[in-house]
Amino acid sequence: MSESILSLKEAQIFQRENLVLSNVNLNINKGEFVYMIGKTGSGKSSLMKTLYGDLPLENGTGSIVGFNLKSLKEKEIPFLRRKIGIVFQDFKLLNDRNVFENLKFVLKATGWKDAEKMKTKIMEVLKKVGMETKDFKMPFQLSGGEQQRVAIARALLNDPELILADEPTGNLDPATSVGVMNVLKEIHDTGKTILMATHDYALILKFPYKTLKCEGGELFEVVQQNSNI
Ligand SMILES: Nc1ncnc2c1ncn2[C@@H]1O[C@H](COP(=O)(O)OP(=O)(O)OP(=O)(O)O)[C@@H](O)[C@H]1O
Repeated sequence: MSESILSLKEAQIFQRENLVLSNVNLNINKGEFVYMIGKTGSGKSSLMKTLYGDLPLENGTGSIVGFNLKSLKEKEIPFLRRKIGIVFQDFKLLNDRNVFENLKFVLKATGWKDAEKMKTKIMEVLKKVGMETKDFKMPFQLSGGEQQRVAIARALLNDPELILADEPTGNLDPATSVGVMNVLKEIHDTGKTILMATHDYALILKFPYKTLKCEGGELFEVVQQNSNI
């Protein structure tokens, strides 16, 4: 039987007092790759934020990587975030330190102590995204695509069960987007579960996976045909 890694039932997604999405029913099983599409302002980021504990789940039920979103306590949020890797549109690398130190910062913040083990892990994840020779570079010395690869490597550091990617190719040109998507595909092919919000329909056609759409305050699955997305 397939194992559910993320489930929302009759969930309502709020931004403060504004209802953004209602009656959200969503199930993602271990090993799936799922896209979430929808116009600007349709609620994709709000749903993502609810999933990683940045917005509270006020109505409905939700579980993600074994955490109950409805009863999630503030102090549990760091532990939830260790089990999910988050990738953002704007990379969010620390500009005052090099690639290696960016990744080491996350390991230290999540309890790693042994310098050799940290180094091994950092080089392992950088290799996965094809950035193992650029560990000494500062973020501003990298292209957008390279920065996003580092951000994906950072998301893999604690071997997450699920990766949430919120428009990971939103700041990249089409060719670079395909490169980053190939990295995500390779990671998915090793068994990782990925939920990716995107505007990029060309990518969806090139890398077809299950697609959900936010529209009119609701979330539903779409059949993959040009006319439907
Ligand atoms: N911090 C906030 N406070 C209040 N309302 C917000 C906030 N952030 C977003 N909203 C509103 O919530 C709704 C959903 O926004 P959200 O960012 O989730 O959409 P989105 O689909 O991710 O859009 P985009 O594709 O532009 O990122 C919009 O009406 C937006 O104006």
